[in-house]
Amino acid sequence: MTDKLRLGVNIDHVATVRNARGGDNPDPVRAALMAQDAGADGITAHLREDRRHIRDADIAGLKAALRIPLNFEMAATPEMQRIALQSHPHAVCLVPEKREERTTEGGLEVAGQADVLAAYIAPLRDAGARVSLFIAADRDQIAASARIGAPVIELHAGAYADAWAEGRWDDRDRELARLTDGAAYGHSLGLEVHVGHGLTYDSVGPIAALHAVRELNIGHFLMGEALFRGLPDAIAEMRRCMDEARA
Ligand SMILES: CC(=O)[C@@H](O)[C@H](O)COP(=O)(O)O
Ligand SMILES: NCC(=O)COP(=O)(O)O
Repeated sequence: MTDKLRLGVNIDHVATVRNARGGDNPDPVRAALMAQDAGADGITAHLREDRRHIRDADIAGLKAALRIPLNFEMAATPEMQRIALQSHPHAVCLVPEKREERTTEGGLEVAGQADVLAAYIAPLRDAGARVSLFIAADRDQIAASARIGAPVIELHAGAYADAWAEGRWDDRDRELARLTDGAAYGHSLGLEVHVGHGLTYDSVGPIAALHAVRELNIGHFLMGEALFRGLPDAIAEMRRCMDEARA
């Protein structure tokens, strides 16, 4: 296994700011190109069914402009499958969505709908997309992901990140243990393991140190930091935190 830990930069919240006023500014594609120049290994964008941030035209624009991989996050709906098949992203990450949630609250239920998801991902795989499932660090969900033939899982780091942010150290340690076990278990089943959601300069280190993990996807925190230090510097500092923990 190569030990390179990739950084995927999620640009959803550039679109959140744009949509607050309508119009075209700030442009998520411009942010993605800047992230690419700053050393991002991939760009992640979540086309929510309600289009609250990323829009269809952003996906097309990202696909046309980027030379690094595009990770297209989406709900497992017929509409999104059609868009993914039209836009040919490098990767498709299936995410559970609820209209009323502020952000993704939990992991995709894979074990309970394995046959449905196996049929859903088949055309995406046939079209050459690397299919990833955004799941909780739960052995049943991980095993089911491997069984249905998804090559990649992304473990939801939200509970870990929240516990860190709120200073709930016992919860943080328990969540880190779950992510550690989930990453090792996924890797042992031959899955490529990614982790994402809510990670910051403080919380990224223990996750970056997990050698079973190949990619981190980080967005909201980086876009906030970019307001203060600029996007290239915000990304460079995240890269530095990751490399320091990985060494
Ligand atoms: C799947 C995931 O955790 C995020 O990448 C996702 O994009 C979160 O959704 P919002 O960006 O809408 O918070
Ligand atoms: N899949 C997680 C992701 O892309 C970024 O999540 P966040 O850092 O915006 O919470």
